[in-house]
Amino acid sequence: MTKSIIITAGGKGLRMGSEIPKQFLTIGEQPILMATITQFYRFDPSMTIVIVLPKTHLEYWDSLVEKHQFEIDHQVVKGGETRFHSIQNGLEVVHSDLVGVHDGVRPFVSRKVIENTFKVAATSGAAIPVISLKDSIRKVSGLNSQAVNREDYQLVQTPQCFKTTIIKAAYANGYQASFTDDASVVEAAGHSIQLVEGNDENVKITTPNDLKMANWFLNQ
Ligand SMILES: Nc1ccn([C@@H]2O[C@H](COP(=O)(O)OP(=O)(O)OP(=O)(O)O)[C@@H](O)[C@H]2O)c(=O)n1
Ligand SMILES: C[C@](O)(CO)[C@H](O)COP(=O)(O)O
Repeated sequence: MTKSIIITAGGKGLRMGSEIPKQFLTIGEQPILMATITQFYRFDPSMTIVIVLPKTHLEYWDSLVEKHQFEIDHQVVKGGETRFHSIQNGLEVVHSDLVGVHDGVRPFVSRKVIENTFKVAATSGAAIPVISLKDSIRKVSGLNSQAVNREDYQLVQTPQCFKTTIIKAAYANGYQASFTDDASVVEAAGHSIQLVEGNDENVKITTPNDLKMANWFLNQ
């Protein structure tokens, strides 16, 4: 089955608070987004790679590609108002049997997680990586809180992988503010989601502290 990956990097990175959106900040020697693209290319060089960028930073990306002599082939699509709208734009150029959606700021996804998530999606239609919680959690209501069973919950990562017909039909149903990821869009369209084991290192670089940890991790 043919595969594509949409690497979504159309956000502003407000929680990072940096001058340029976080996907363009450097870890190790290259921008985070290039490190992420490289993980998918290494997994399967024949996979179609689509990246979604902020409309305001298309030329900036071109300059980074030139500066870093980045040679991995990829198609660029303009981002939208929310993550949902960015992915909707990305899906328009996808024609493969399977498609994954991955956050551009998750450069530490493992090869095994990419492989397993696509494999399960090929049979079930929809698969996402998750990890168990290691901390205790509490449900908060107003000033009160109550301990809840952490075994009832899992943390959700990307790549979230689907048969292309399924995710395209789900995104065509339109935006709901409750959508936080692609699985919630596909689930709202009536499909069940299969869970596969994620990898602990596959963090979404969101805050300055995440960036420090990512650089520390790279130096190990
Ligand atoms: N309109 C948007 C918003 C987000 N994203 C992407 O979705 C991923 C996960 O989103 P998040 O970490 O929340 O990124 P930002 O929206 O950029 O961050 P913030 O919420 O702090 O502004 C990121 O790779 C981000 O670039 C996107 O493609 N288009
Ligand atoms: C898709 C995601 O990374 C799964 O954990 C997450 O839902 C993105 O959330 P954000 O608020 O757009 O960062």
